[in-house]
Amino acid sequence: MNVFKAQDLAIGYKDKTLFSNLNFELRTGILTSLLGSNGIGKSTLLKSISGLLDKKSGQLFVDDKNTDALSFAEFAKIISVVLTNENVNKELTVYELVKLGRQPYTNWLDQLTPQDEILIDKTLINCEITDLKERKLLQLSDGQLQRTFIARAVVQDTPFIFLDEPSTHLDLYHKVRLFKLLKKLCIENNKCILFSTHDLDLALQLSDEIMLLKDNHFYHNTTENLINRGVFDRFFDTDDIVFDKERKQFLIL
Ligand SMILES: Nc1ncnc2c1ncn2[C@@H]1O[C@H](COP(=O)(O)OP(=O)(O)OP(=O)(O)O)[C@@H](O)[C@H]1O
Repeated sequence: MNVFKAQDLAIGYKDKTLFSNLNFELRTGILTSLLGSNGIGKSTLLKSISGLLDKKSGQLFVDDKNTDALSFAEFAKIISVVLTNENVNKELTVYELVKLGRQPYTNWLDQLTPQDEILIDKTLINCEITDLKERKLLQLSDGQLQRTFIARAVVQDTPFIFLDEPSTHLDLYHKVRLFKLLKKLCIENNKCILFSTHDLDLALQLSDEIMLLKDNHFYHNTTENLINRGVFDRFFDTDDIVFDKERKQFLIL
């Protein structure tokens, strides 16, 4: 499974369409950030391509297989999702939550195989939460909780991972560590990761590709191409914030 494809996708709610005619491909090994202002439709897009929200029209494919033809169990082995404000039992321990990622593979007794356990242990190390594994979720900081959800998605062992604002609530140090973890998962584990974020500078510096929703337009290209096309030069509708192409940074005047 290497390519996730949206064909003529329209997203929105009952009586309103937010975006239509979206056509894009996401490939494994590539880190893509999804950018756009508050309320533009990033979460809606992520939920629509994760099967959590009905699309208004269009088709989604994984390689050449239409996702509508996949069973729930098949889908869960291909795409994992982490949304903001997930409703989970905070009495669970870190280990118990991460273990849930193996559910599409375990038997009805929820028994882990030795291979499952090896994968979980490796992921806890990768996400730097091994020391926290016995802690309850209610005892975690926002950043630790965020890494635990990401670990659950990694343990689900899907080629495609979609994350809604994983860097919210994190300080700069932990944002950078999170972005580097996502990048490492793409490179070393050949994952395709699409994540929404408002951390523009970090996204521009660390993502291979950018998806941008702006003023009814949908842009998707390599970060370099979008920068060179000047897409970020008028990102904000104000003269107070300008984009410095060389540094890939927004500056406040
Ligand atoms: N369940 C819903 N029913 C109807 N409209 C909704 C629903 N959820 C969100 N919306 C609207 O859809 C639009 C897009 O919302 P969405 O949450 O996708 O934006 P976003 O880009 O993720 O925003 P933010 O950066 O603030 O999280 C907004 O106008 C929002 O009010």
